[in-house]
Amino acid sequence: MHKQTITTSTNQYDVIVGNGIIDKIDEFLPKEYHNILIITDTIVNDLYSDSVKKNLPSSAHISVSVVPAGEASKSIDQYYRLLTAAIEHQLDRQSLIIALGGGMIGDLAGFVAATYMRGIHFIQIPTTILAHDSSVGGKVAINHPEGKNLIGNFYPPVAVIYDTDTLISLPDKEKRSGYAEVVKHGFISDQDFLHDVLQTDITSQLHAAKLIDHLQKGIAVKANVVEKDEKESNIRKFLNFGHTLGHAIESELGYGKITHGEAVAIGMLFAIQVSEKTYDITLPYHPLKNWLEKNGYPLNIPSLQVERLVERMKKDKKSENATVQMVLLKGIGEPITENITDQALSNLLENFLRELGS
Ligand SMILES: O=C(O)C(=O)C[C@@H](O)[C@H](O)[C@H](O)COP(=O)(O)O
Repeated sequence: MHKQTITTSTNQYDVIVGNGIIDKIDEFLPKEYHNILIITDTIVNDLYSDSVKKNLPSSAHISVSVVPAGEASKSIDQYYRLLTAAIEHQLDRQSLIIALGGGMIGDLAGFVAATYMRGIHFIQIPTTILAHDSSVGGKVAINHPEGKNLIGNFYPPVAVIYDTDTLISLPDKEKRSGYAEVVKHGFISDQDFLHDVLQTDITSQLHAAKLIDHLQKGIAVKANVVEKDEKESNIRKFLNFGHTLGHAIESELGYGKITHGEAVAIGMLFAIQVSEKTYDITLPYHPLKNWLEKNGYPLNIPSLQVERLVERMKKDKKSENATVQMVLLKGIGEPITENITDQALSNLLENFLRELGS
């Protein structure tokens, strides 16, 4: 078991990573809770809700609310439904919400916890690789049809309990989604880490020890950034590498049509190509593209239109005065933010999508 404590200017919580630790949840709860609402999705509910319930204190009143699996559930309708469930189950300010699932559940349940009675405790029990990113750092949100995570807050959990036994049997699509964020953490931090990830076959031959090593390194990269800039005034924007285009693709296609990580993967390729052109440098564009292709990431999305994507990128949270801001790289481990005019962006994107065959 590995414990990393996240300390920001306003709070502190532990991220506990280990195998079989769902069976020890009660050891990691920061206090006694009498009323607990587990929020999960249809797939994870069948797999893990009973184990989680069994390992919570028997004195607590425990209820479970289930939303349909998939990004489309990060919606105002499901958010409202869950608030109604919290009221019906009589949660009060001493109650606990447990987010049991992947990034969608963590963001949605976290936003419910952040806003119910102006904020009650929540813990994250991630069950996907993607959630090594989303469960740490306190970003909680729901989507608007016009843009990803446009409605949200910074609201950290009181603990993250990450049972790695839940990960190795994930479907390949989920592995791809999560590993895009692992690759991202490599690109913004460290050549050796990146190199190792790009050597890893994540579908047929992903070994537990390798996965856990990558997750711990990714969490450490994220923790280091979040501890210095929790509210994203400056360096936290670097964690958005690949997301400016990635989020635009997700909202343009309709949430859940491709996974978050698959969209971010395309966004990272674009950011690397823009970086190479902007700074006249060479970065591992082709090694990344080869790795993505080898692991089955969809790179050719026929319906994407440049002007529509540019309009969506302008709604990104990093934009100022409707000018798109992208995270670029001056080298591996050297992220930087850059404002890009609409015209330049259109030209770059046109060329990029043509090359990808979209
Ligand atoms: O934690 C962050 O900061 C990130 O940007 C990490 C992203 O990988 C993550 O997908 C995040 O939820 C996106 O946040 P957003 O603020 O760009 O919506």
